[in-house]
Amino acid sequence: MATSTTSLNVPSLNPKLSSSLSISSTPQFSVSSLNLRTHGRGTRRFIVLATAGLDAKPTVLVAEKLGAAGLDLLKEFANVDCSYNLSPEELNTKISLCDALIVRSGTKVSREVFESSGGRLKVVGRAGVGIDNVDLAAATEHGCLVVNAPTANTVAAAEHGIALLAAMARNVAQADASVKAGKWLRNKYVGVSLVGKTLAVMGFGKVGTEVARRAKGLGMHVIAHDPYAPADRARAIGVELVTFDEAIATADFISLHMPLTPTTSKMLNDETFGKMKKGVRIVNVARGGVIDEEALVRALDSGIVAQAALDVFTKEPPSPESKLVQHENVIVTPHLGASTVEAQEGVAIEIAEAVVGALKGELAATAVNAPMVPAEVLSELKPYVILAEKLGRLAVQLVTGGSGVKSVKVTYASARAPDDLDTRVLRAMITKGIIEPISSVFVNLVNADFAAKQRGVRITEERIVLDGSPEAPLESIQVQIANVESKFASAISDTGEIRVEGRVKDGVPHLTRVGSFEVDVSLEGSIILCRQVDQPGMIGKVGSILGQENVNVSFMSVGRIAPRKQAVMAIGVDDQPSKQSLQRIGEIPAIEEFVFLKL
Ligand SMILES: NC(=O)C1=CN([C@@H]2O[C@H](COP(=O)(O)OP(=O)(O)OC[C@H]3O[C@@H](n4cnc5c(N)ncnc54)[C@H](O)[C@@H]3O)[C@@H](O)[C@H]2O)C=CC1
Ligand SMILES: O=C(O)C(=O)COP(=O)(O)O
Repeated sequence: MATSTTSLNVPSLNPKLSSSLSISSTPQFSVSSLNLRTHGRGTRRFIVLATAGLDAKPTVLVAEKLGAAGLDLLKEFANVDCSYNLSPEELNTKISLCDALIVRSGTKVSREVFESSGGRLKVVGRAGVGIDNVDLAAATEHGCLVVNAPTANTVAAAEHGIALLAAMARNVAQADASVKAGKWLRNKYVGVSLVGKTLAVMGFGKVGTEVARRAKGLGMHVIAHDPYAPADRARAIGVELVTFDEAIATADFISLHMPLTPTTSKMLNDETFGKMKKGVRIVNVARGGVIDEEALVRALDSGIVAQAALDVFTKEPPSPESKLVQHENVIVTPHLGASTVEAQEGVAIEIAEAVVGALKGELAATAVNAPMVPAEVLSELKPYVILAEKLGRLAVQLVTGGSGVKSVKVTYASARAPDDLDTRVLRAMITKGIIEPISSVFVNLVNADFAAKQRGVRITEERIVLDGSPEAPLESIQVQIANVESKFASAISDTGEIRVEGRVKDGVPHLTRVGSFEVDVSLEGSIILCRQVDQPGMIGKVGSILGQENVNVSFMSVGRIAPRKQAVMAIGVDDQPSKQSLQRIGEIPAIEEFVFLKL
């Protein structure tokens, strides 16, 4: 697999950006680099989660059997603890010592797992597709990334679906058992043909599409139902997309390939079985929970469903006494869809790469609970990401008391077309900048929206489309906080909100507006804002107080309404001035108000 690595210039990447993008930090990780990695695969969508230069190896808990090639990859980078068949209690105990957890479908990664991890767990890798066994909401709330391996077992699952379809139609399993029991029942096991029959593929995603292709090769008429699939993709392989009711009412065979979600749970139930053609045959290699299993037993008993072939069950393993499993018209396999040698090696490599990448701070191509941004877009947005976080940090420090922030408006001015600028990372970083100074919560790309919602902070975004060359992604970012008082009254704009605005100049983020005052100070170190009556000598007075204390001034700028009228002076300082120096600045007669802001 072709892999190229672009390391961004590390020193130019502000360490604060690094730490700001990291998943919850532990003493084991020091922040040193941000890598943008480009996989050679088709999709190139990524997110940045962590930046870590490792002082010590992270620990990865592999809780279910994983292919050897994946384990080898993990071992190159991490301490690998392969502990299979852990009880929920054992998992909860172990997890506090782990930075990553890899599971298949047999481990429930519940809220308790995230709570028990004490913030150390950074990544959960699902070595397969379905993530219904992972509590995604809890993962997100804990800032834990969830990645899966969405492609490597597609063909295996589709092949198993076709195997079950053919085996069911020809009674292979029942006939095999009877021959082994010494019988020779040629008349009992007469099957049905597939050719010319209608197959409804429910869920026309990766597996569903491959099943459809193969079924067409068997001479079946294939229709599909999927509310989100594009009709042209179906048409391209000769499949017609139809409504749910039409699919189930016309099919001779139904094959299920949708994920288990609250919407798909028990999609096949007494009511929907009632709409099916009498004698329909059902294959399920998706998830047991998409069928109401008791209703299926009733439908089998009444003859609405002639046969069913099931690889998956609501509870796995199902009870040996299960009426469904024991039904003579049902054949079953123990969740074998992904279990081919080839698929398991592929899945193991896919998930090991994703987990190691996420732990290294690379970009996760298969993130399930975070926005994914193409690597090249992220590289371009890098200085704006720093700007966004700092503007958020500045704006919230201007609020009296620092809290009570409920309504934040972000305005992006850009010559790019709205759909040519992905602002999700910027919004997440503004959220981080706003929330972290006023809470103990660690905010990252995974939990930013959740953290804002939890605190009742509503963030709205607006785009201003500028004329001109769209070479730079953004001209400016403005952050406004409404309905609050400011400890620096000049930060309140003419429309009543706290307003700060910034731009990137020569790759460096600058603060360019405070309230109605234009300033220009690079966003490094800390900032002192003073409102004064514009007059000669002010810069010197403040500069000399800071100089006496050896506080280095990196930048100074004065924004004024008119000469000799009110002005705002922005002073960038490398070091934090003492309380006494700040007090002396405040005592300069011409200074009406001032505020010290940490970036
Ligand atoms: N038995 C096994 O070992 C395996 C089982 N699976 C299961 O198969 C499922 C599908 O896998 P992929 O095709 O790789 O996923 P996918 O994400 O590519 O496809 C799922 C499709 O289901 C569609 N869908 C969502 N809601 C739907 C609804 N209400 N009605 C109809 N369609 C709906 C989606 O639009 C999507 O196109 C997985 O979620 C997993 O649960 C996957 C691999 C192996
Ligand atoms: O990938 C999936 O969704 C599967 O169901 C495969 O499950 P498994 O990894 O074999 O436990």
